[in-house]
Amino acid sequence: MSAVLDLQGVTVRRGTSTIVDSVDWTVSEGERWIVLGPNGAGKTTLLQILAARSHPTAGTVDLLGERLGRVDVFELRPRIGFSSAALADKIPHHESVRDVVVTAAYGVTGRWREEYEELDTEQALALLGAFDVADLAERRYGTLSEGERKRVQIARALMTDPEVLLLDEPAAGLDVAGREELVGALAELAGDEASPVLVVVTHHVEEIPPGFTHLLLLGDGKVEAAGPLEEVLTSENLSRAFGMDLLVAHGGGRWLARAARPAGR
Ligand SMILES: Nc1ncnc2c1ncn2[C@@H]1O[C@H](COP(=O)(O)OP(=O)(O)OP(=O)(O)O)[C@@H](O)[C@H]1O
Repeated sequence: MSAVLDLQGVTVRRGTSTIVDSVDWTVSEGERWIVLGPNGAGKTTLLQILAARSHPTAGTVDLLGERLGRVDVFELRPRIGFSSAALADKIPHHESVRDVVVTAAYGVTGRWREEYEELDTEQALALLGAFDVADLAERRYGTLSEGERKRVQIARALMTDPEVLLLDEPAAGLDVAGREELVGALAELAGDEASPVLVVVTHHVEEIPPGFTHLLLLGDGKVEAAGPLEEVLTSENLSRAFGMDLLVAHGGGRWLARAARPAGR
């Protein structure tokens, strides 16, 4: 299997702080990765690099066979679907849901825009359908619930038919029903061989969808453990990454974590 993403010795310093520290990480074709770690572990910083939106202070980053720093990032970015809270904040609330998804294609359709517009619209509607929000296509984005917005954001990230899909905390702010719907949608995406390589950042093991194959566990900017999900997601590893004694349970394709010694007992 060829490397789709390859990071060697990746370090990010901001001022006097090292926020990502000597990260080595390879993601191959067909893999579905979770990036898990506590607040401030460096997850978002790392994802910004994978999205070709930020450069490391040191180390090498190969994205889809291109070396970051030597490639035109504007050519690379359409090949990488990306969704994050910061990007979502830029979506105008008055825009129709259909246009929120369609406009993601503009960077790649360019001069043949008119001819492509119809195809783009069909593609956007198909993606909205895949995430069960096709009936919202004519609604203004600002009128959607948080759960609906998250699914529209993922549809938008898939609009360029990317080779990699990066999602930064896609379930943040959702209630339990919204989370479960999203986890179900991501499980379907993970199970589809035609899907791009997936990398999903989360704080919560409960948000890991069935079908995900690998885990990068980050703690304080460093890789605590990385590899096949079932080998890496152990009570011992999670406790080390989060600095607390935690117990991990696994069943029915889902994961749970709780304190080994609940407070007050
Ligand atoms: N531009 C910056 N200057 C200084 N420190 C920064 C900068 N950007 C991020 N940091 C710090 O780097 C650390 C890692 O931040 P990052 O957002 O990558 O972590 P995270 O794992 O995504 O956290 P969270 O789970 O809370 O979103 C944090 O301590 C943050 O305050």
